[in-house]
Amino acid sequence: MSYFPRTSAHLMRNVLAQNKGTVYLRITTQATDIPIQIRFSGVRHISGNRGGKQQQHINTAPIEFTPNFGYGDRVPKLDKKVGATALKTLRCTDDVSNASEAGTLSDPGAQLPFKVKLVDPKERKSKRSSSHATSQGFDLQTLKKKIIIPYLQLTKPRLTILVMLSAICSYALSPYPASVSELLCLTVGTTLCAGSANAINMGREPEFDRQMVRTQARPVVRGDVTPTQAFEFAALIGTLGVSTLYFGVNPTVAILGASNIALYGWAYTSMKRKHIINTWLGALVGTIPPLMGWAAASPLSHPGSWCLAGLLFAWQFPHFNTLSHNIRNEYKNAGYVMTAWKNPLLNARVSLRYSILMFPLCFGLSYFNITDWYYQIDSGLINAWLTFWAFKFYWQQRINYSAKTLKDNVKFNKGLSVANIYARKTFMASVLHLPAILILAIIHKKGRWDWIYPGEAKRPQERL
Ligand SMILES: CC(C)=CCC/C(C)=C/CC/C(C)=C/COP(=O)(O)OP(=O)(O)O
Repeated sequence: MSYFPRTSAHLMRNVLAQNKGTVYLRITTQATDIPIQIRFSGVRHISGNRGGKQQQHINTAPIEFTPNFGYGDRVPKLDKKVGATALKTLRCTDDVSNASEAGTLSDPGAQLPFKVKLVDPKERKSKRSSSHATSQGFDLQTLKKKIIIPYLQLTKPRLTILVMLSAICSYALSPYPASVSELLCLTVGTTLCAGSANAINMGREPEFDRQMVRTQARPVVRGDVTPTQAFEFAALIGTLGVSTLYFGVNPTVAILGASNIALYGWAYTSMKRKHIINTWLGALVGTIPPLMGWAAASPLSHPGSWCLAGLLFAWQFPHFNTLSHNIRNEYKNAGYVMTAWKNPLLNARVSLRYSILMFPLCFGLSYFNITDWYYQIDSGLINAWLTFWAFKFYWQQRINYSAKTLKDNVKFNKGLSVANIYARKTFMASVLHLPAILILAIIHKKGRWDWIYPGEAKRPQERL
């Protein structure tokens, strides 16, 4: 059974994404050069170090794998190759001649401690739909599985919530008086507009999303929702969102919401496959929600609104550039033109540049009387933390892409692994950075603590 630990180690090395007990591997057949995703439903849990030992809990239940390109008449011709590649991965060896010649994929013999079964996606789908047909009536479970969950997923809920929070924070920070009804309409309207923009994006990209592990479980890719249904849904919630903003907040916010749907759904989504400028366009999309929040109660001519919008703009570079660095090959294979693979050094440089830009932007918030001056201390620490990792990432890439390292393959690959780690660290720092910087701004909002020092409150504002 020597294959078992070796296979486990091999699995660990190849893990791309881990999701509730399912480990996804990505390998490429040399024969076809088509990426194959193998889904090991048998691996239940892989945990980190405990007591100095790597803990692994692996279930030896039958494992099935599904080729992710199994469409049309290519499947039968490629079955054997897919099987052979899977066996290579599972057995950590290139010697699969016996099994692949005999075509005995389901029985790799005593070589493996578990069974491997090739699943034909078409067969699986037809089995699933026939079992659905036999189940009686249209129950709540079906409604949830077929309609509520897919349509909710169309809106990219986590991103939508982040967008909505950026608008609310900006509303909370704006100096003019707020009202509960305005806040409620701003929240609902922005959420619906963001959901609509995301649904358009998903409706337009199933062929590309299908090719990336991160996006291949999306409802349009799975076929739960057709692109037309996605667009209809987007039109419905987009109209509702813009109307809520128009009648419940004000026309400026409604126009910003509608324009942002178009900017993200059409301009940015199209640009993703054309030019690296797409990241800058995407950053602009992220800048609009805080402007919407601000414009709900205060004039956009106030420089504080531009500092806040600038923060959201700048933040997206250390965030997206480092995220895309670690999946640059997936982006490349799927046809997305990303700086991460087009110009890796520029990618790291831009992450650093915009991390540094956070300092003057936060300074601007205090300078223009949105926050107190103490904000400079804690926001400075958080910005320094992000900049530190962005700098490490940039510096490593600078070494990697120097003429000297490029001549030495081993050194280059080693350096790249280190850069991958720094990219991940910068990404993690960015995930915590944004909420921290916004929450701190709210805590430090100018005048918030005046009730503690009543004398301070009476001082006239020097600026604005
Ligand atoms: C009010 C309103 C309309 C707000 C819209 C806000 C919004 C949708 C921001 C998204 C920003 C962005 C560039 C995300 C990445 O998209 P991606 O297409 O690269 O992500 P993916 O690869 O996950 O599809």
